[in-house]
Amino acid sequence: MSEGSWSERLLGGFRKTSDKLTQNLTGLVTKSRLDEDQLDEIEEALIVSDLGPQMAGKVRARLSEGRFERGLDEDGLREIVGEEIAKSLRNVAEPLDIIAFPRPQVILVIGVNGSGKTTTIAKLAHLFQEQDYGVMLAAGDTFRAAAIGQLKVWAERLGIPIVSGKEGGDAAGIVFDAVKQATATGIDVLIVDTAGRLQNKRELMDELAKIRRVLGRLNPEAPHDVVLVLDATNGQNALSQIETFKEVAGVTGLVMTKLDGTARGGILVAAAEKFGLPIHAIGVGETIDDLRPFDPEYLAHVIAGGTK
Ligand SMILES: Nc1nc2c(ncn2[C@@H]2O[C@H](COP(=O)(O)OP(=O)(O)OP(=O)(O)O)[C@@H](O)[C@H]2O)c(=O)[nH]1
Repeated sequence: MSEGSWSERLLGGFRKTSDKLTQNLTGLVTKSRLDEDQLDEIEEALIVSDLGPQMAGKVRARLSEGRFERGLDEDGLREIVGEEIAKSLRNVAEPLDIIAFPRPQVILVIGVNGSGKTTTIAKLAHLFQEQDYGVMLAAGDTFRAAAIGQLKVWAERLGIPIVSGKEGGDAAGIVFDAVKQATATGIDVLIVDTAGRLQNKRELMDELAKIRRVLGRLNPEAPHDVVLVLDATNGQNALSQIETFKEVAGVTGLVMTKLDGTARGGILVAAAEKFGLPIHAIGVGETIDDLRPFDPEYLAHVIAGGTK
C-alpha cells in the first residue's frame, strides 16, 4: 500500500467537503430554542453543501422533533447531521463481492469519458487481486484507441490478462472472446470497459444491448454487475448521469471517484438518498490503492467534520 492509511486518505480526501459543510453550518445555532427561521437556514446550508433536499429534510425533521429548549451547539448539530448521513450511507454501502457461480463474474463498467472509468477498473482489479481472485480485463471501449492503450498499460502493470481489439472494432465480439477465454482459464472475475458516449443515447443503448445479448448466450446471468463510475466534481450533474444511465444501461451499483480535492463530496449522500443504489467503493486519489469500500459510520463522521 502506498503512503498513508486508508482512514488518513479519507480524512484528507474529504477535507474540502467537510470544511465546506462546517463553514455553511457555522453561526446557525444559538443558545435558545431553534426557531423556524433557523431550521430554514440549516436546511438551506445542507442543500448548498450538496447533501440534497432529502437529507436536508431529514435533518430538519430530526431537529424539529427534538425540543432543544436550551439550543444546540455546533458540535451537537454536526453530530446529528453525521448520524443522519450514517443512516443513509448504511443503506447503500455494499462492497462488490465475487459470488457468481459458475465463474467468471462479469462486471460491466460504464460512465462518461473522463469520469475515472479506466483508473477505477484498474483499482477494482487490484482490490480483487488482493483477495486472491483471478482477474481479466476486456477493452470494450473500442471508440478511442487511447482507452484501449490505457487499459493495456494497467493490465501489464497489474500482471493480468486482457482481451482487446482494434479501434472501431466490435465491442460485443471482444466481450464474447473474453468470456470464453476467462471461462477456459478459470478466471474468477472479468471486468469489461465500455464506451461512455452519453451524447448518443440510442447508439450507446444499442451497443450495451448487443453486449448483453452476446453475454447472455454464454451465461444467462451475465452481466452480473453493471457499475456506473461517477466523478464527484461534477456535482449535481453526476446525479443526472445516474438518471440517464439507469435508463439506458440498468445500473446495479455505483463507484464515485475524485472525492479528493473537491468540496462537492456531499453529492455521495445526495445520490444515496435519491437513488438508493448500492455504492460499492469510493475513489480518493490517483494511485492504485485509492479506491476502497467504505465504512458508512466512519465516512459520515468524516463528512460531518470529524477530524480523527
Ligand atoms: N484525484 C483523483 N483523480 C482520479 C481519481 N480517479 C481517477 N482520477 C484521474 O482522472 C483522470 C481520468 O481518469 P480515467 O480513468 O482516464 O478516466 P476515464 O473515464 O477512463 O476517462 P477517459 O480515459 O478520458 O475516457 C485521470 O487523470 C485519473 O488519474 C480519483 O479518485 N481522484
